[in-house]
Amino acid sequence: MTFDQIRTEEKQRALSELRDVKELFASRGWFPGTSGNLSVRVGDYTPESFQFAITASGKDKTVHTPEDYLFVDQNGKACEATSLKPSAETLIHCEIYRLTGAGAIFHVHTVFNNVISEYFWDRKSVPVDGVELIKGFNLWEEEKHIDIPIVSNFAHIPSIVPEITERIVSEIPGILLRKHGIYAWGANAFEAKRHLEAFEFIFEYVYRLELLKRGGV
Ligand SMILES: CSC[C@@H](O)[C@@H](O)C(=O)COP(=O)(O)O
Ligand SMILES: [Zn+2]
Repeated sequence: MTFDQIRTEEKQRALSELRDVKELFASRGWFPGTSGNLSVRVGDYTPESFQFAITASGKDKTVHTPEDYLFVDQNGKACEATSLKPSAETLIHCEIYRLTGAGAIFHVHTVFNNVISEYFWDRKSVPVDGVELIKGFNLWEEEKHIDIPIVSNFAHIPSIVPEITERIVSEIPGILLRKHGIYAWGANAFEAKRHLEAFEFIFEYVYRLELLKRGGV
């Protein structure tokens, strides 16, 4: 399917979802210093060919402007002539879509996701036991244990991609970049948001529990 064949209403729907979720996350302080990026996929999907709307690079994500988003293809190339640059991390979105067939991907930097990614870096994953919000990932087992993968954070984004390829786990809809942030995804914007919120709850829970165990306040 070419970009022109995708219905205008579907493209508008993706932009409207991005706008809503951007505003909500901004109200939570989840885009400090222009960090973070968001994308929603449109049209038909095969791992070899897909398109998505993504935030333009370097924008202040706490405000709305007419130049906040553009559409790119599976290689991260713009689908239409534009002066906008896609997110510097577009290739990470491309790889997650290619591997998972997700419908939306949200990336935020928070203090909790950064601290936790460094704290558990030696084991390359965050262990979580039986927290109710694990059910937010559609995992309903009693006292379920999960390990949330952590990958290296390189300034050269293409170097991060092979680690994502290697470490993505089918039952865990997210991956941490060391001292950088979380990528969370879902079948659509609603599910990606639920997953991101569950991750952020879990990171704060793990952080506070570790602190208490160590006699902190
Ligand atoms: C300015 S700090 C954040 C960036 O380095 C990057 O990690 C990020 O999340 C936002 O980059 P962007 O190119 O705006 O999508
Ligand atoms: Zn980032």
